Amino acid sequence: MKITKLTTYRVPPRWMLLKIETDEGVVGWGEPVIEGRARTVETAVQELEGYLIGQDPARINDLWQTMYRAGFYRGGAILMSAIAGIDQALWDIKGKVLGKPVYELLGGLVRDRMKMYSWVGGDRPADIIAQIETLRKGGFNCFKMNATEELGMLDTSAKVDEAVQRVAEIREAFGTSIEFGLDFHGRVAAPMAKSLLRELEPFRPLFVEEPVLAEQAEYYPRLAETTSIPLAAGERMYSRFEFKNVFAAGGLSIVQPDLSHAGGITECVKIASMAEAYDITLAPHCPLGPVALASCLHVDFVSYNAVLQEQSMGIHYNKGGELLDYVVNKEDFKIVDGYCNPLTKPGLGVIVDEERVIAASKNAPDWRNPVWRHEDGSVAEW
Ligand SMILES: O=C(O)C(=O)C[C@@H](O)[C@H](O)CO
Ligand SMILES: [Mg+2]
Repeated sequence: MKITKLTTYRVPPRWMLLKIETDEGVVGWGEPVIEGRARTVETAVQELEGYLIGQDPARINDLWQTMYRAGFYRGGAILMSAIAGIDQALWDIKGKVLGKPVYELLGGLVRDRMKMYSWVGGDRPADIIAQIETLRKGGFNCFKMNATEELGMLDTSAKVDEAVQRVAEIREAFGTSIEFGLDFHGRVAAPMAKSLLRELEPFRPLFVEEPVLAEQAEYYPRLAETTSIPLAAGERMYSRFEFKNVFAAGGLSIVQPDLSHAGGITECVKIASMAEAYDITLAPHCPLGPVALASCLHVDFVSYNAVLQEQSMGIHYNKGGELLDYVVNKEDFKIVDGYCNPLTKPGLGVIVDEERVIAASKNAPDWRNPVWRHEDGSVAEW
């Protein structure tokens, strides 16, 4: 079998789907994208084609290593997202050829169902209580929200109190009948992280995500010494070679690689396994589309340390397109009592509605996150 064609489709709300065709008619789908840089990743996929056309799609490991190493420069958000989507599609092809779901090719199920969580509160966390009430009725009992709005590198006690008050209201309303993670989203700089964590401690959030920006990872062990709140990070780290330094330094309790940013299934299974050796749990980042989510679930179902899975149904980014809009087998993604079952169809287990993808790609928006500014006019971390 040989790879014959790669076709990318940028589609609403902010995703990109990749179709890889072969000379025997078997097709694989991937989701290479960096939110807000879809065209850049699209070009990166096109630049990687030379390593793929005419090659045997079954040789995933060799194709992955070639894409990673052969161009001399390596790593980073763009290249690793391009490799990620290609890798996902190659696993999809392999599973379809062998008639097995990807998790079977990776050693089989380590659990029967996977715990999912839902976002609430949007970019500027507000009316959280009502949203949690609604989602609880849908079976969710685990949530994530942004902890703050814009926050200066050194900000006021009032801003800290605002963040804490929101969390206090959640615990007041729901007690420990629900769990919730707080995403600092890189908005909190090192000078503020310690005091914010201290004030949040009594409310025992399930985790705090990106307590500081990934480029400040040396603070993770220092912050972990000051709090019992599990610290989580990973969505802005792109390969084993970045994660290894963070694992060795300590401080992280939860690692959140993104299956569409960190080299795909081939790389994230290795990251998950490395994390397990450090007693670090896995909770893949996934605010994206169905192929990304399916890829996450296959890694979750073979990773003992997988504890939580993000999914984008109803997320505040999904304007103009929803998680399952391009999926034919929507029922396979049903969440029951807050859990997802394994995707048992061959490959990734996503039957893509190609007609709808092609139609939607005709007027795909160039999604960009908003540019926030502090009161003094300086740019704020969004
Ligand atoms: O889902 C998360 O945890 C996020 O922090 C969302 C962020 O990654 C946006 O997708 C960036 O555009
Ligand atoms: Mg996040």
